[in-house]
Amino acid sequence: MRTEPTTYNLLNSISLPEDLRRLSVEQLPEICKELRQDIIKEVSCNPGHFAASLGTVELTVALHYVYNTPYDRIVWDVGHQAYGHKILTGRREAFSTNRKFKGIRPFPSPEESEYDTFTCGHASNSISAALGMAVAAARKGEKDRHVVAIIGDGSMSGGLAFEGLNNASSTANNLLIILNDNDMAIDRSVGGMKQYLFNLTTSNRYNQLRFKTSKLLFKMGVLNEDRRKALIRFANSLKSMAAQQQNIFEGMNIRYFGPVDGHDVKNIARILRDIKDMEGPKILHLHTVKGKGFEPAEKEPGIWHAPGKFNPETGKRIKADTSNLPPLFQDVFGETLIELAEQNPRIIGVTPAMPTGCSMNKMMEAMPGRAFDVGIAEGHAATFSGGMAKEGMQPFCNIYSSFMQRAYDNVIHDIAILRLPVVLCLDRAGLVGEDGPTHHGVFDLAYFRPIPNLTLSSPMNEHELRRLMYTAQLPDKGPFVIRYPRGRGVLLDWKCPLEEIPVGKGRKLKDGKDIAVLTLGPIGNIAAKAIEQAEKEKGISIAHYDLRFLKPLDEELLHEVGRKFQRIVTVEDGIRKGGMGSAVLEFMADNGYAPHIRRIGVPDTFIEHGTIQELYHLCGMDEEGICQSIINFEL
Ligand SMILES: Cc1ncc(C[n+]2csc(CCOP(=O)(O)OP(=O)(O)O)c2C)c(N)n1
Ligand SMILES: CC(=O)[C@@H](O)[C@H](O)COP(=O)(O)O
Ligand SMILES: [Mg+2]
Repeated sequence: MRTEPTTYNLLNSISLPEDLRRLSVEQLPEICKELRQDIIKEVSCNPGHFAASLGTVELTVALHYVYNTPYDRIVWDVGHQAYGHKILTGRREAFSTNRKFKGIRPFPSPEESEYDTFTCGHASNSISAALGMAVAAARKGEKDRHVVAIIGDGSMSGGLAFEGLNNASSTANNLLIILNDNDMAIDRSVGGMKQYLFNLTTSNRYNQLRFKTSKLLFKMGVLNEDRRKALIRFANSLKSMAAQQQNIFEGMNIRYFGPVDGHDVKNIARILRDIKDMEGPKILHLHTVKGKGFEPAEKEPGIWHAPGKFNPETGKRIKADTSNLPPLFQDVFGETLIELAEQNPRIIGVTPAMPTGCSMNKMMEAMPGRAFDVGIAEGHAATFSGGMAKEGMQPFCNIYSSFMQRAYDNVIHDIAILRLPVVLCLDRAGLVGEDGPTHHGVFDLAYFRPIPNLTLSSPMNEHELRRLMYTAQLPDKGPFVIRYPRGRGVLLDWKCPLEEIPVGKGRKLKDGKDIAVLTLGPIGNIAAKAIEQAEKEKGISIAHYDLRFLKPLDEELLHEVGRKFQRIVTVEDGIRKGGMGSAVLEFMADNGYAPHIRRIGVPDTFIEHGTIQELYHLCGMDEEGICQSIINFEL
């Protein structure tokens, strides 16, 4: 693979956008080249999101060149494409700490930089947030303040983006929306909007062809100046009628520009200058290539969305040997779903834009037509599943825990009330690591626990996951939530017979006399080691129960614990407030037991980013922390 030499003649002279603005337009391509090289070099050894930022290099440079940032507001959608923005806004030095514990944050964050204007991480919020800012600026009389939202084609498939567009079209504002269209989400973009954007490109080619033809006729003398003007007037009137009919944005009163080559930095800068002060809402449609400038990433943008470490010279990814490790929970889900679907023809798979992330791609490949990627549309994924369940299907809808927050009402209104048998698999439940507070799946236990009709479960290992999935699709189980974390399980031999688990039944893993430890989910494996350690260190005897279900609770098990123990420790990979520990507290109080209860879990604060190990340590949820809590639990 050919790579560019890494010299930073211009980039070294830029610490803030005002330095960039002192360059000539002619120098912009060079700065883009250096910026791109810098991103490649840094991300190769300090992994993170990669291909998306390569695709926005020219746009980023043009934006900071033309706009008076940070006074002008740039709102990134998701923020995984904003590494160039970080480097140009005073964080080049710190960029080597990107995503690391105590280092700079994974996504733009106003708490980190005044150039970061809003919370980033979850898709499709940029238009709404930017519109809010534009309206606020107008209310405050800040006529010279510009607001720009940058949203990808994948994020544009989200319902929230449509809500923002709808409001932007009917509210007085000068917002500029930049649509960064690379025909990719993490996997391929899906849906009608993708097709529509493609059609816009085709119609643009047609327009250009028409323009070129008229120029040619003119040259050939077929058209004189008067005829040409009349033809243009006629074509324009047709164009504006057609634009209104054909262009959804124009039809909504949002002026549409494009599509434009998103890698021609000088042209983007020129267009931005031209449209900057135009009144009313505008959309600029850019075509970009995800992974631009790094051949392997251009070829396989899905894999290079977040590729891990790689060699920047050869383009080879540096992968650890995982052959002797337990499987990823997501893969156990993916494989088991196919097994179940082979036996149960009613099973349908649904994922909102995370087929590779949650391994639904396995079923999509093995059973085309029986598993759907519905786009970045968590609310729709839930309601769509509800609709199918209502008609006798058995959907398995897999949504990352933190993204499920988007679908809260859909689960209540469109699944739980009718007790529809949708299996909601929450991948990435618990602390997820380097993606930080927006992505930690720590609220699900607390937010789903109050909802009637839901069964809430979490497997301690791969066998339990398989059995819970089997159980959930048996008749009359109603809506059934199964949460499991990012990463690997604990069993090398993860295949096991698919057997029913009685709903609401936990397990006593170990008897004990002095303290009872109650766990939910895979964190129970860490607790088991901590128990062993604490018994050794303190010479006490500790019982361990795996609750398996948070709802319904295993009342028999809890009565036993209430009767036998004065000291109870609960351990969960989720927010302490309202979660499993809270449920145990309530149960004990409601049933006349008065044990002392120590709850281990995520405290009442947003947990930063870092490795999962670092964050577990921070929250006292690692082996050492759990062991200390047990040892220091005096009456
Ligand atoms: C609500 C939500 N759902 C899913 C995701 C996971 N996610 C992150 S980036 C991404 C793809 C975004 O595609 P696009 O906006 O086109 O950006 P690109 O990566 O192509 O630049 C997805 C699905 C998310 N961040 N937020
Ligand atoms: C930006 C974003 O939301 C995703 O790319 C997310 O980082 C994926 O997380 P996983 O790596 O856990 O699939
Ligand atoms: Mg995209």
